[in-house]
Amino acid sequence: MSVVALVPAAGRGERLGYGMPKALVPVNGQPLLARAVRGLFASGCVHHVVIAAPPSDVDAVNTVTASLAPVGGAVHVLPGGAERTDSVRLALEFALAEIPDTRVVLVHDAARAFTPPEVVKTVVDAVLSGADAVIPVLPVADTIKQVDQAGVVVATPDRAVLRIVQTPQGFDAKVLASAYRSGVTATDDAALVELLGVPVTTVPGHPHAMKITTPFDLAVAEAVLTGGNA
Ligand SMILES: Nc1ccn([C@@H]2O[C@H](COP(=O)(O)OP(=O)(O)OP(=O)(O)O)[C@@H](O)[C@H]2O)c(=O)n1
Ligand SMILES: C[C@](O)(CO)[C@H](O)COP(=O)(O)O
Repeated sequence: MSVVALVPAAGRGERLGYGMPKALVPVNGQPLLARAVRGLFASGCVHHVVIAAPPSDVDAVNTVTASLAPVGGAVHVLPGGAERTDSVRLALEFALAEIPDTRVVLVHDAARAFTPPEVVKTVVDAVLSGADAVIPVLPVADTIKQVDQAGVVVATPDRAVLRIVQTPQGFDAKVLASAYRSGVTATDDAALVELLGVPVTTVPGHPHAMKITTPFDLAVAEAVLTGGNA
């Protein structure tokens, strides 16, 4: 039985504006992608990591990740797609074809490079305990407004029933495979499972699992690392 983590890392990182794919941007000397992969393996419950790399940077991604797998584990690198959903689909197809005993599939953004290993383990344990789909979430601290195309407020949803969604998202492999057969694109993988009518369970996320999107996010991550002397 294998737990396989798919890592979409093929984004261009335009909002970060670093002039290179975000996955390869170094923080304290270590690329974000390498930090994300180390975190997955540090959970002690991930066997394979399948990385969807920027198509022009497959060799560079191989170089920074080749040595990260523990004994008994493996890292696989393939070219990603045009959208995040395409990258995940390509990685999922690889896993299902090449790792026949895949039982649990995680999908984890390279951009969430500082996710604590404990969050990874919580998600995997929940799937192994019988949940078909599990996502880490945080409560919403701000009031959220729904607006129309002109920017005029049309509603104020009750934030008590809203959650911020993180990764890794964990799935029974057969359920995620069914969800991806729909061919639909979504901003997270659980949304595709929701379309099947399959319940999606939530577990506690962590502030450190924030997605590095902008220069501000990178500055926050660097400050947190410096505080922890990492
Ligand atoms: N075609 C794509 C687009 C995104 N991703 C990955 O999906 C995750 C979440 O995407 P995001 O943080 O939005 O990254 P970018 O697409 O790189 O950001 P931007 O929109 O600023 O270019 C990232 O790990 C990113 O590398 C991917 O694998 N393939
Ligand atoms: C999957 C995700 O990280 C959950 O919050 C997020 O939806 C990715 O969004 P992006 O726009 O592709 O960065």
